[in-house]
Amino acid sequence: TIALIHGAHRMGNRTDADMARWRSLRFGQFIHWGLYAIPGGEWNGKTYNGAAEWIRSWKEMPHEDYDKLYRQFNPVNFNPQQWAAQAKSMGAKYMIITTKHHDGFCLWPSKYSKYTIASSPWKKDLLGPMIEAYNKAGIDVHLYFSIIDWNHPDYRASLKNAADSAAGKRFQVFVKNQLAELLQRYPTIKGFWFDGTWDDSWKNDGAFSDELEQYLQSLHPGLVMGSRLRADEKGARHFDSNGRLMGDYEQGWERKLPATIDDVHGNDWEAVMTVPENQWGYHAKWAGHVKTVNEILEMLVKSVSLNGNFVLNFGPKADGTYRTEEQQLMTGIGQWMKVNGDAIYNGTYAGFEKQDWGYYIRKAGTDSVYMVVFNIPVSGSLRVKLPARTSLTGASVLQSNATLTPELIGRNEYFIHLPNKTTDSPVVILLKTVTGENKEKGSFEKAK
Ligand SMILES: Cc1ccc([C@@H]2N[C@@H](C)[C@@H](O)[C@H]2O)cc1
Repeated sequence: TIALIHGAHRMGNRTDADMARWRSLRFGQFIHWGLYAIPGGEWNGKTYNGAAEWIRSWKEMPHEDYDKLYRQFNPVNFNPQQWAAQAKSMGAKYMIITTKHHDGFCLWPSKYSKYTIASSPWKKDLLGPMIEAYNKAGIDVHLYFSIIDWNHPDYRASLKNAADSAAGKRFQVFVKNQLAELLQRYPTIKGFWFDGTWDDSWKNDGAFSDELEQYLQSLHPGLVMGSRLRADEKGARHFDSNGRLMGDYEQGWERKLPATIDDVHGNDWEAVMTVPENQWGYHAKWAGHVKTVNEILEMLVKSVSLNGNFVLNFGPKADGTYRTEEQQLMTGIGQWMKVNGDAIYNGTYAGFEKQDWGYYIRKAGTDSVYMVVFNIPVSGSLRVKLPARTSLTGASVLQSNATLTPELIGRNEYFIHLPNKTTDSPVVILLKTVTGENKEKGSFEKAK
């Protein structure tokens, strides 16, 4: 291995209570909200085909026009209690809010910048009421913070000369001040979700990102921060130059999921997902495929089955309301989660051989294994192949509690026959198992 000072400081996952809590929550809500919701992907009668929150980089959007938008930001229909209630009914257990996206506009009245909500017609802090409402609803809040800041005069993508280096140093002080300010103002938040850390100016100062992470942990012990913040002293990101994960969980799964358990290398990880193909901030015209409730449920279930968290993104409008499609998704997902959330919360990788009908999820630290069925075979029989020394002592349909009688078809192998071959939403079966050397034979092994 390479001698590193600013590489990973820990082998393996965090085992403390704050990280165990993050791991148990499994399902989060991302919210991208800011000035970009005002144009909503359109400007001067033209439609921007990129991600709405990147419209400032579009050639049809003059920077000075974008930078004046704050004078119109006035979310008169903002209702954080309603946002929190909808998130709760969807079954989200944590929320990540954009405090400041790449454009540099702050949703809180930062004392380190003029480019904040305090300069808008709304004037008032947006983060405080959100955090209070979500915490009251029993939902943890994490803060998205972009290091890239297109508004700040000292931001440099790369440091080419002494003047750049001086500006870069001033910018690092600004970043440190804003993050400390956010922790001081919002002590109940549970973590930072960093973004915009790919430019050379950041990548080439692994020492600063390492010291920053340690500084934030010292201010707020237990803070959860993903792998996107840090670089090591050789410019490696997410994984250091020895291939070890930096930060508390792998944060690279953006709009994509691991295929199998081998893709996550035993690390904690989180996937963040958009509803359309690639829109985080509000875009008036969603082009292309918009994911359905069942598609999103499959991503959530697959993530949990592979020991990860899944975060679904929402992009509220400039007035503070959600678009209809997003409201309908929250309702539809919530209906399934209300009945089947037990299979998601505290869910972990079960260690059973993957079958085509769907995914296994083990309730952390127990012998309860859920089967979440998305693809019912034409036979209606679901194959279950148990690991050696594990046997089945019970099976039931989670929603109805109806008992199932698995058919022993081989050594440690069963068919579970579903009462109905058709369903319009995923079916969850709860398996009770026992594992061990001198275990009692499983209940169904005497069936012969
Ligand atoms: C190339 C690229 C840069 C930044 C992003 C940002 N990360 C997401 C979480 C959004 O904030 C998006 O703007 C996405 C793709």
